[in-house]
Amino acid sequence: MSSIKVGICQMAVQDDKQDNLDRAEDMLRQAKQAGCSLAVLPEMFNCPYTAELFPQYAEEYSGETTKMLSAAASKYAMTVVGGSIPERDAAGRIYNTSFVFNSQGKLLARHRKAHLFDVDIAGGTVFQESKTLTAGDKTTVVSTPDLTFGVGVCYDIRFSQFARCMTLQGAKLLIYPAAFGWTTGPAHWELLLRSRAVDNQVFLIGAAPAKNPNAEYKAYGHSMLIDPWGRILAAADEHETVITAEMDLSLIDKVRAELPILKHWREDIYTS
Ligand SMILES: O=C(O)CCC(=O)C(=O)O
Repeated sequence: MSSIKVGICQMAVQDDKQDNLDRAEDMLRQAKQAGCSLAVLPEMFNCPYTAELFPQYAEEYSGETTKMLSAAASKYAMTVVGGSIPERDAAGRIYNTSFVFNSQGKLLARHRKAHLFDVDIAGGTVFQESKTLTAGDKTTVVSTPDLTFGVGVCYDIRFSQFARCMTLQGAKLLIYPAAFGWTTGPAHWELLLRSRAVDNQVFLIGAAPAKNPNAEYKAYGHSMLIDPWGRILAAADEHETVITAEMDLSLIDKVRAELPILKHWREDIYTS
């Protein structure tokens, strides 16, 4: 199939976990109703984006959040990229993990955020994910019968080699559940999304939470779907919404034939 309709669920994350799960389920339903065969939730959609709170909301697989995601994927017969949640492993370590389910509700993959967001921006965001989280150590590329796609989480998008690596593994769409804030969001969000799409000549989704004025960490929103030419096919503002658009996958080959940057890649000279 060369055309696929995707939905991005830009939900306003609250403190109440059950409320977040209900809201996510409802937004997946809306994506299905709009005709989508793939839907994406934002980073940390079941808990506030606060490092100290991740342990309190963390779940081992399979837990209440992943059960909801699996049930929704099979009920709506849709691939579901379950944003991310705090995942606890058997040793008690916590990861920022995106769980991906196929349209039968089967777990296809989990991506553990590989680059932790530890930053201290003067007059702006100060965040230390490593206070409570452990980093994942691989890229994640997933195949369904219709599509091969890669998954990164938020800060992972700043690392161009990471996106290139997923592209070289065959990803035609890169999906980043994310939660940029109002320091780097206005400056870098759209720039990074469009750059990664243009560098790799792929479709790209950035799925963000809506801005919740009551939250301590205020998300920037502005979820987007970008095409391989860098055009914005769908975009949200900061409010809660489900945005959808059709991806014509044949565009990837067209752009790569016209502007063959992947063929012109000179790995032989990129050594330091
Ligand atoms: O890279 C950024 O500016 C934001 C990253 C972020 O918010 C995150 O990784 O959760």
